[in-house]
Amino acid sequence: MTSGLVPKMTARKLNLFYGEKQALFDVDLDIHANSVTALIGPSGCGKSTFLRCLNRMNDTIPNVRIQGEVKLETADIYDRSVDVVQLRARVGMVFQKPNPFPKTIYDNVAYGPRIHGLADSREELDQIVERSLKRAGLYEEVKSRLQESGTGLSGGQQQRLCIARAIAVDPEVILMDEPCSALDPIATARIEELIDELRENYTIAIVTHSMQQAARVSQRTAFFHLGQLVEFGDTEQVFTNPREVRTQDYITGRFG
Ligand SMILES: Nc1ncnc2c1ncn2[C@@H]1O[C@H](COP(=O)(O)OP(=O)(O)OP(=O)(O)O)[C@@H](O)[C@H]1O
Repeated sequence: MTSGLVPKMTARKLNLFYGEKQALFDVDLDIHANSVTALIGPSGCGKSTFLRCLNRMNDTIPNVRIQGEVKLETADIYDRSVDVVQLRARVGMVFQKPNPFPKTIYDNVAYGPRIHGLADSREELDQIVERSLKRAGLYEEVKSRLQESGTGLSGGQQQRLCIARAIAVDPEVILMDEPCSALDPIATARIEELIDELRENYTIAIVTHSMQQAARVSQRTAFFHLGQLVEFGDTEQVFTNPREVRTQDYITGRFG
């Protein structure tokens, strides 16, 4: 088992501009392998922007300019030679609002493996779908209705379906942008348990508004403010003994 201290992804001197407006300032951050890194901070501090840099989702936004470096292991993901579709298969993403395709449960999960040619036969595809749904903790609930629409599931089930869809292409890193914000407390607890299980096999970075959630699910926490990374450390240390006054003020509710 890989140690939690191996950096899977590294950002160095990362600056991002939306047109004239700078949203990230010289961010240096390591995302450690087989562990959960939480990105926290007040609204507009740049945590989602940073997360989206990790699989080049910001490339789809006009007028975005990025300086600095982001590496997946030793490879610079902004290198011209990088195939962004392949990158996003290695660094998958789960969004705030569950967004299953208007397709069957089976086809939602099979979609990625099909376009990436990961299965040679129907049997192999069936196995990938089953394994991914099991890993996402959804299989037992849906195994008798794989041919029904994914959009007919509950919100929490839809989010686990989106996690199964991300897992199906065998990613190394899973990025989650407030994955529980549209869910009720029970569905949220289920996703949090799942995140804890998934870190055995994947590297996870999660943006969350909830400090309680960051404390519950992550091993490392990064606190952002006004586009700067203010503090980054072991979650327990950041929440119990922050080094920076701004972190202290945020976690004690003095601003945010
Ligand atoms: N597409 C965009 N075009 C222009 N500015 C943007 C865009 N997306 C984000 N911004 C700006 O960049 C800054 C950082 O936004 P970002 O969404 O990363 O913050 P956040 O910390 O994730 O906030 P929230 O918690 O509210 O989602 C904000 O000032 C925001 O207004």
